[in-house]
Amino acid sequence: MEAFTFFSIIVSSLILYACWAFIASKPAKNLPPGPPKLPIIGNMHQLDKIAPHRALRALSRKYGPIFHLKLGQVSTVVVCSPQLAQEVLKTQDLTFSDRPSMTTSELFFYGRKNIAWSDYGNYWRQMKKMCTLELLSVKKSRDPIQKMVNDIVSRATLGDVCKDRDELLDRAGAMLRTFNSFNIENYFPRLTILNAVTGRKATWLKMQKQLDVILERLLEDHRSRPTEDHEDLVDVLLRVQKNDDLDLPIADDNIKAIILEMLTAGTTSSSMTVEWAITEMMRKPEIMKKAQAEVRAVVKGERATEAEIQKLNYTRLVIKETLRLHSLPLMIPHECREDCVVNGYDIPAKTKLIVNLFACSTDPDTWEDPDTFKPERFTDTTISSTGADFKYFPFGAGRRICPGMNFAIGSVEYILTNLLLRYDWKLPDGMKPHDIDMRDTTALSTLPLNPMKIIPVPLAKFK
Ligand code: HEM
Repeated sequence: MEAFTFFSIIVSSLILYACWAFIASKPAKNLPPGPPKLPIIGNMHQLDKIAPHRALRALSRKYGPIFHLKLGQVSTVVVCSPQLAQEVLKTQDLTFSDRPSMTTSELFFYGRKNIAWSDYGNYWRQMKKMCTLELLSVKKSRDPIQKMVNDIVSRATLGDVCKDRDELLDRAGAMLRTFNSFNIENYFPRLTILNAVTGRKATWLKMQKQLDVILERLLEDHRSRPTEDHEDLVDVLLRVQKNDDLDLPIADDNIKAIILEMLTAGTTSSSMTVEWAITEMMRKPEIMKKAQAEVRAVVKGERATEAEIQKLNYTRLVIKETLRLHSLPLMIPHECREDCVVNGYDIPAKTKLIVNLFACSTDPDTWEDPDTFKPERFTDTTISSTGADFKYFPFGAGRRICPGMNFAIGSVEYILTNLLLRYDWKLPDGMKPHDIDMRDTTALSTLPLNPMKIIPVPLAKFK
């Protein structure tokens, strides 16, 4: 009898455990719809590695403007319409203001001590405010402009005296390429054995160490040199660290994470905007001619001045249209801080949120002929890039909006204007505008799948 009781307790416990495990593993009752999931990989096979923004836009045409994917172990909700982008980035902005943790963001950004990958909270607020004020404000955005975006950002961040500048930029660039590529480890965060199997975490650690040595040296050099009139961002961060001026004190690792962020976030997106603008205009020579004519009529000297740039209405439309088609197509992923409901669907806390900015900017209900490059579409609109209108928000919106927006627009306007002023552009022999390969790939920014060689021909008067 006793044996029977003992046996029935064990069996009922097992049944209870099985029921609990089943209920616990069952997804929330009312998740958004989505394609069927395969065991282990979920929907990873549907996330086209080359152009995920296009694959996700295609899925939204089948499953609707909000859908659910399981990417490895990561439960992900994708939003693809301006209305729902407004819901998650404005109405429920706070709920979606965290960032998901990833192996690569933890490793390369000193435990997510940069701005873009840190969770919402006092530290993020403090660092974003300081960088916006000290490096990225409208007032300061024009004066450090020198030659190219790399130069602009690196000089504003590191100052003029940085003997390791080239090596630092090379290594930061390599880190960014690794960070932006498809890293399976990020999709199986709880399967730590994967790190040992792929062996890539060890390689990344080595890359990070090499970068760290240069960044350490940079801090030492800044600390030991006499204070100058013009402080760069590193000087500012070291000063506030020394004076203990901040609510949340910062250590050297925080400063290094911010320097890396400014050198990486600040360069690719702006320089890609310039490259895409030129490429789009090469495809449509009449647009190139119109922009060149405007710039060459307005700019009188060897380089455009601030006042002259302000008069370039058509060039500004070209930049707006370039950003509509070629911003950060999937933005930076957000993460839900608590259970919530979007469009009638349950979204559990910790769900990753992807806002498909590309799908929103090419929404056929909002834009006529949405995939075609037409700067004129902005002629009679007052629509701005500030994230107030969810038809067009190339820098994001809400709390997590890009702090480099004004800096980037200033740099892109300056560089593009001077390129239009000083050069004619031609295609390699035998190539016609319609031969240009416009296919893109996503690595945070949109990059051309096959970068094209466009040949600059300096105008005689600037040779
Ligand atoms: C044309 C150039 C640029 C474009 C199109 C762009 C676009 C964006 C977008 C779409 C986001 C994501 C917003 C979100 O996830 O909600 C973002 C975030 C961010 N951008 Fe930019 N950006 C550009 C230039 C820059 C520059 C020049 C810097 C700094 C030097 C910068 C620093 C950042 C940072 C730190 C974040 C994260 C903000 C946060 O998490 O609070 N960006 N950017």
